[in-house]
Amino acid sequence: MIAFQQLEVRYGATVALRGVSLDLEPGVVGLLGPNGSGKSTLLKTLLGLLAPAAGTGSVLGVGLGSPDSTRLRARIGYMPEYDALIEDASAYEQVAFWGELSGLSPRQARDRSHEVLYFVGLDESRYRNVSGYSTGMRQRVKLAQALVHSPELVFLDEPTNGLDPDGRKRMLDLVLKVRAELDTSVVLASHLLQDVERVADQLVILDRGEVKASGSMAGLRRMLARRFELRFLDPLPPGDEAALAELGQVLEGRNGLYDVEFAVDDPAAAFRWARARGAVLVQLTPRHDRLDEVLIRALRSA
Ligand SMILES: Nc1ncnc2c1ncn2[C@@H]1O[C@H](COP(=O)(O)OP(=O)(O)OP(=O)(O)O)[C@@H](O)[C@H]1O
Repeated sequence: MIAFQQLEVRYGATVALRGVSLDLEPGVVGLLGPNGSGKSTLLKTLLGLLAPAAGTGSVLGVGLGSPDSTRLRARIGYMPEYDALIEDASAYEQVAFWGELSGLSPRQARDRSHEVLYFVGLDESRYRNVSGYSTGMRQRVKLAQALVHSPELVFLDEPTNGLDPDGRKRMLDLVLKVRAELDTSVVLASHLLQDVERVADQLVILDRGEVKASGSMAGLRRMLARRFELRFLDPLPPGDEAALAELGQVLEGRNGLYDVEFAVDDPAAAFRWARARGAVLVQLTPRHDRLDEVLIRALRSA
């Protein structure tokens, strides 16, 4: 769906993306990173709004920077981080207006405006001026704008910004609905792990303009499922401690207590390993590790 290699994007002397490469499948991609890590820059580059200083890539089969890339915008929806809503116009009017800007006929744009505002749950208030809308409603108008022209792919930049827990849940449910009911792929940029964790099936971690980790959420969860705490009856001699690496990566531990990410699928291998070395493994406990710990490790080791 999206692939690029060695993408570099600059704002004058500031390098915002430093040779990033990715290959993303259709689905919901979570683009996670702290403020300033380059998430918005990446989305704008993929939309063709920013020209990369170096690198190549394609979005929906269209090469970045190719003459077709302006036509590509008709196939992509974009929900920017900050809104540019017209205060004294209704949601219905501005979503229809956006539809026309995205290439729909006036008639189509009006029909689609009704449909997408219903989809985002704003059908009852669609004729009210947005000046009276709550932050959550404004975010949903932005989402409706991004969806009005039935794109194959939408980029959502921090869609839960400024929302309370209920509003966040509602927005994330909508993201899932976009994928499930509209069959539209989503790239969701966020600095909040909980948001990304709830909706994404692929994860990309950006930090200071570099990709620190990427992969499927299922793969990450498998990694989590392989983490165990091993308690031996006696402290292991240094040779055996080093040999624990045969089971997987020893994340921390000493004095007979170790935190290991198994390289093998079968945790019972730890008992066989201990028996072969004459050690007594008294406890093997799954570590219900949190995703954020794994991510922090990924960032540290990258
Ligand atoms: N228009 C600009 N001119 C100069 N530097 C910019 C501009 N936009 C972004 N930057 C810089 O590029 C880097 C990446 O910014 P970007 O906005 O892409 O990050 P982000 O991860 O989306 O963070 P945020 O969520 O805070 O927008 C930052 O160092 C930022 O200061």
